Amino acid sequence: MDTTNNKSANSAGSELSEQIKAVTKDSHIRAENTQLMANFQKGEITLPQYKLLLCSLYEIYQVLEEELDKNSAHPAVEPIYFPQELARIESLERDLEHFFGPQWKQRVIVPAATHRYTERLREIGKNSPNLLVAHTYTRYLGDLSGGQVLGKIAQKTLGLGGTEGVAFFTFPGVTSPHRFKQLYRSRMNSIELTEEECRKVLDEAVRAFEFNIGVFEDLQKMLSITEQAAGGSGREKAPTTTLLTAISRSSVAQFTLGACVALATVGMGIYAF
Ligand code: HEM
Repeated sequence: MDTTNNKSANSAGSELSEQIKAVTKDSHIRAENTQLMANFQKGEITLPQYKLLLCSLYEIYQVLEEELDKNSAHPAVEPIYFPQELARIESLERDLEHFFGPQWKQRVIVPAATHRYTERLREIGKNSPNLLVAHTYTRYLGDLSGGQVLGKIAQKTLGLGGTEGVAFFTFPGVTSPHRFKQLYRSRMNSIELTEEECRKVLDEAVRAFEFNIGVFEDLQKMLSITEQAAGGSGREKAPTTTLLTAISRSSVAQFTLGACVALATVGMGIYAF
């Protein structure tokens, strides 16, 4: 009997939550070890770095959560749709307003990798909502895991009080991250997928990690460039902020401009070297 088209909540023998963790294990190690994340863990993240990271997270969650809302009744989304508990967009808006003031929207700048990530989210939201779970898993379960540690490090390193500037890491609707993750995994496991669909979700999860790694690497490049241009270590807030602000406009134009400035400067840097 051909079972390839049979939908099952347990298609390949082991459950989706176990398979997804196994296939992304190496990618997780790579993500943790990107320079940006490694610095973060060591308490070496600077305020300009942290603000830039929040900008990219804002763009990513804006699209992710829009696509989840649009597809909330889809059978592969409905079981893992937890806007009350998980939605990050309002907390990111609060954090950005805290750092950039009321005009924060004009200050959001992101590298090309963030733009590629959100394009993929839009595409799967439109054409393959089955794959959204790969992205929600990667981001939200990460935020409820290592993200909890990173929030505390950010508070300490940047001297932030209460939830000011770290609302992103705070989940008021989740009493116990550990128990919530268990619930989330069981909901993931209840999604009915054919073997083929399950395989695509697993591939997409690896891709989701790759997108995140790409964002961290691009942010690091942008920061290195601005630090070099400022002629300092990156801990001097003013010149770095000035240059980033200079390439800050709104939306698509700013992505392109930001990417061009970054690439042109990388090119010049390599040439000079
Ligand atoms: C500084 C960087 C990071 C640290 C220290 C870290 C640490 C951890 C730890 C300790 C866990 C296990 C928690 C548990 O078993 O309950 C975990 C799980 C997880 N992390 Fe990370 N992480 C980091 C970065 C990332 C990044 C960048 C992503 C993705 C964008 C990510 C996604 C995940 C996911 C999806 C899980 C859940 C795994 C599962 O239980 O299936 N992590 N992380």
